[in-house]
Amino acid sequence: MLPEGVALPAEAATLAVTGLALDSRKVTPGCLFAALPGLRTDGREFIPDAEAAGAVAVLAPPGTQTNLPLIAADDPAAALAAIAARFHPGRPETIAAVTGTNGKSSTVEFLRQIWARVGFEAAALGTLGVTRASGRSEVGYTTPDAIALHEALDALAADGVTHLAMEASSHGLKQRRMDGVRVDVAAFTNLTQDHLDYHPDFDDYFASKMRLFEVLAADGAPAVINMDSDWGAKVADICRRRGLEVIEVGWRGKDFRIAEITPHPASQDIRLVHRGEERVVRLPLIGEFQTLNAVGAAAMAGASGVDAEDALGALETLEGVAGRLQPVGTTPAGAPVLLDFAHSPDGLDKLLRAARPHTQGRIVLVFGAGGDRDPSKREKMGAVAARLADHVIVTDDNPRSEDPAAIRAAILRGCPDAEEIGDRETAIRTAIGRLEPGDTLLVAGKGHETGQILADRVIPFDEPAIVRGALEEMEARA
Ligand SMILES: CC(=O)N[C@H]1[C@@H](OP(=O)(O)OP(=O)(O)OC[C@H]2O[C@@H](n3ccc(=O)[nH]c3=O)[C@H](O)[C@@H]2O)O[C@H](CO)[C@@H](O)[C@@H]1O[C@H](C)C(=O)N[C@@H](C)C(=O)N[C@H](CCC(=O)O)C(=O)O
Ligand SMILES: Nc1ncnc2c1ncn2[C@@H]1O[C@H](COP(=O)(O)OP(=O)(O)OP(=O)(O)O)[C@@H](O)[C@H]1O
Ligand SMILES: N[C@H](CCC[C@H](N)C(=O)O)C(=O)O
Ligand SMILES: [Mg+2]
Repeated sequence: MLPEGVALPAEAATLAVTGLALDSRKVTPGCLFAALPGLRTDGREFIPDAEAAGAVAVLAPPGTQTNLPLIAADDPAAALAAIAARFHPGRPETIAAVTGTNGKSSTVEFLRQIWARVGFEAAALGTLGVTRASGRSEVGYTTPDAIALHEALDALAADGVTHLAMEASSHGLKQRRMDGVRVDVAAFTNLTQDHLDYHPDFDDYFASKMRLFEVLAADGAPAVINMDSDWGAKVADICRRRGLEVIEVGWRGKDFRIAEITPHPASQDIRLVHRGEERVVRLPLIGEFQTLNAVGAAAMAGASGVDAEDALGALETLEGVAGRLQPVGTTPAGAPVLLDFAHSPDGLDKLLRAARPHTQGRIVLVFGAGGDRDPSKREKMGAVAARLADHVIVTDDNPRSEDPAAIRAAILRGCPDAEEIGDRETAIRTAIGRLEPGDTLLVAGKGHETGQILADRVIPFDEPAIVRGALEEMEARA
């Protein structure tokens, strides 16, 4: 069904649309061109280009001037999502979606692994691309645009995938990229500062995230809520008002309650209470935040029809997610180096707290902050680093169009005692060289990323290889 506020042109019944495009540069003959008002420009300016490239119709707000048949929509982005869902109708039977500032990629990947373990054809879609048991392919965004998303859903269904776990980013939710997707299981991880470059204020950020529960979740769908988040109770209220089935997880979650966590060098024992029964699960990963994500994923699997005991049992075989507390190696003296994707104040806070129980000596932290991203998070990230790490090196992380030194200066306002080494490889090598027995080195911000974005160039940057290289050189010298 098309959303309300869409007027079809008289020619609608005879229009032969052979493709969809929301960028005029991607129009091919026979396409419907969606001309969306954007942040920087207005897609309607490109209607003549789309026409010249062979577009046969335009989707745009009412009153748009064009020679082509006009599908006039009050909310053209939502209409595009509905059209894309019709044009590429296939989709995995069960789609679970996770929103929250941090933990989405981890949770969807854990859910994929749990589903695969119980024998489902499962996939995850998000920041890491499309992940299946057979491997990974890029999609470019955490939540792809509606056209790319429905193409991907259709292809996955055609390939036999029945269960998909996907990330719902706030950009994606606000821009209606997922409005053509019926969500069978929804989940909320947490809400802390990020993306205030895009969202005008925190309320807008929160409201965008809530669209997953208020608009996209199927009627009566289960909603797994991390009650340890300051926003958990409010999100649970919103879900209940919408008639969703709330499933509470976390230390404060009554359905999957974490009662105790005992950290070991490379694992954690989680004492869990589910339906009044207590059990201990050994998670082969470190870090409290990984426990929360894993328990959330198990609750989502339970909500999708997997026996909850089987889902919890599957946690014992989980493999870590690329670039999330990923161990890369140790110095000859045994100090470990881990890569992580923390790129917000709360992400860094959770990362540093995760490493502490596993560190006898000092925690050394190398990190930066992205250019063209929420500038107000930089100093706060610096302050978290100063508070919770023992030695900090501030470096570059995708400066994009900004002056890298200015980004570092903003971070350094929060951690004035930190060292500053702009070149990321030099920073990592310097930090490794400084490690003493008992120390842990955390390199944060890039996680799974494979490039350093400087202005509009992407310079290949293989962080695991750089770390391994530096460790091998140390080994050779030892
Ligand atoms: C901030 C943001 O989300 N921007 C998205 C937005 O861009 P915009 O509004 O600036 O678009 P615009 O440049 O003003 O152009 C308006 C319209 O004209 C069209 N156009 C433009 C030029 C042209 O020659 N022809 C043409 O048709 C564009 O395709 C667009 O539809 O709409 C575009 C498509 O319509 C998106 O590609 C673009 O994503 C940009 C590139 C981006 O970097 N997005 C990131 C921040 C993002 O979405 N990240 C999230 C979250 C990540 C996280 O949680 O950490 C994600 O889901 O990945
Ligand atoms: N539950 C959590 N609570 C707080 N921080 C977390 C949590 N899970 C992960 N993190 C931190 O956030 C980082 C990113 O995790 P992950 O990639 O799973 O989040 P994401 O929500 O997908 O991020 P993005 O918005 O960039 O897609 C991790 O490397 C870790 O430092
Ligand atoms: N997907 C997120 C995380 C990027 C992490 C960091 N490497 C950066 O470039 O800021 C973003 O685009 O904001
Ligand atoms: Mg992600």
